[in-house]
Amino acid sequence: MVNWTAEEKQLITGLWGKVNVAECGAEALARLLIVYPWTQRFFASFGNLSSATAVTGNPMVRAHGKKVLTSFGEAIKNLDGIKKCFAPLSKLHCDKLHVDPENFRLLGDILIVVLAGHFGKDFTPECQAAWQKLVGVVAHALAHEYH
Ligand code: HEM
Repeated sequence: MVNWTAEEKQLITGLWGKVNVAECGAEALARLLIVYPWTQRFFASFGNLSSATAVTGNPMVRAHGKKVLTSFGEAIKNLDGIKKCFAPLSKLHCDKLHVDPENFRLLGDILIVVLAGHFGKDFTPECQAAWQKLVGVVAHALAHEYH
């Protein structure tokens, strides 16, 4: 069971209220596909991923990035029950998609970079620490149903 301080909860929900989910989600998934190109093999059905420009402008990448970041919102609404909340998603990524859990950590770190880029000085070290913990808990929860 993860424990969150009132301060951490405030840092997470306070920033989340200002996040443009469509923009940041699209940017995070695009960066994942560009920075770690082997992740592209999971998205073969998404069409043209042949260059950074193609990835960034790909509407399916944008839509899926939004979907992924929206599900972070579910984690934020359920900070004390993330494992349970993500159990079905963990099963999906494991049994059906066969995504190596290491990739969840990579996406989490990418999201941190995206938030830092968007919020600059407002993304304080304390805020980063709380978000770093969140992306770690999410990655752990998504890996939980692996066997
Ligand atoms: C770390 C946080 C992640 C979250 C919160 C997340 C969340 C989601 C969600 C909500 C869906 C849609 C499920 C549905 O349609 O019912 C999904 C699908 C999918 N995810 Fe993830 N995901 C994450 C990481 C990853 C990573 C790192 C990869 C691969 C490198 C990946 C690959 C996929 C694929 C291939 C699909 C199906 C896409 C499609 O064909 O529509 N996910 N994910």
